[in-house]
Amino acid sequence: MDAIALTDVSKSYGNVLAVDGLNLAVEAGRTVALLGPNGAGKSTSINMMLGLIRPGGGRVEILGGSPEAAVARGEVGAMLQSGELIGELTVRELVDFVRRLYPEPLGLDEILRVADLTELARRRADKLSGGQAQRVRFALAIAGAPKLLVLDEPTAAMDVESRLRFWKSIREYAAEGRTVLFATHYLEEADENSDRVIVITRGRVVADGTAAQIKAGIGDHVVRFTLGGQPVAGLDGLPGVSAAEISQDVATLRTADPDATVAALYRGTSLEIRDLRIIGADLEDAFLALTREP
Ligand SMILES: Nc1ncnc2c1ncn2[C@@H]1O[C@H](COP(=O)(O)OP(=O)(O)OP(=O)(O)O)[C@@H](O)[C@H]1O
Repeated sequence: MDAIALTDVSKSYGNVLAVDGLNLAVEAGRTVALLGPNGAGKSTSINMMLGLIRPGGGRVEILGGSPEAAVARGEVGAMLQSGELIGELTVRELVDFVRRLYPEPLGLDEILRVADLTELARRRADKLSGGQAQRVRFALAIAGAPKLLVLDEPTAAMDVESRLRFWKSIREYAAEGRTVLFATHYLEEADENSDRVIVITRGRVVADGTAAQIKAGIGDHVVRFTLGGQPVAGLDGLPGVSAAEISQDVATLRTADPDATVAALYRGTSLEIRDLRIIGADLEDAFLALTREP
């Protein structure tokens, strides 16, 4: 059984089509990154998975039934982009209060340990830094031992060290065979912390696979050089080239065969080429290529 199954799901807000025929299935036990630029439809998709909003069309199934039923059984935990904590309580009191709402919660000490909060347990929730408060939100999300954990940009506003510690917590939770889906803008986070990356843009899936597959699928190299103000056309017709862009006098060619592209550039054109570099495509290149406006 898939933990998450979206079939032809769409959602509009007025005349904004936020999610446009989304199909995705996530096997139980996977950690999946939902990667996309601002406004791609990540939060809308997540909110539909949690039953917080209803799709305009299509079908959302979570752990074999409706999102509402899975949430009601306590099988889904979520950390959304915002969420007030009850400031008068200590971290320990707050986490304990929430875990008692679930039928089969994790132990209090275990939650505090996994969320890296043991040392902050006696601190009042309104006396925490932004990163510490995020860890409390994470603790609340895992309190009920959910089979599916959904995180919407969980490390937004965290510094690098907090982020690394936080991902350690998430990986520890996922290692128990649970399913984790997280939304992020950070390519590195997606690459390092998931076994599958789903890239969405304008409400549609544009790539789906391991980070390595996505990098490979996009043409494996970039040839970049300076033009020095020369008029130029037809670079996208060179051998191997799948896309050509000129910006501020720098040409960037995406190519599956950099040797053939460079040979044709020197032999087949009269361009004066300066500062030529061949760069292996990275996930950033792949992401930009996939999410570029048409
Ligand atoms: N409540 C709403 N009312 C109207 N439009 C909305 C609403 N929520 C989202 N949108 C629009 O729907 C589209 C998708 O937004 P969504 O928040 O799902 O994207 P996102 O990928 O999560 O973006 P971000 O990374 O910026 O959080 C955007 O064009 C957004 O402006």
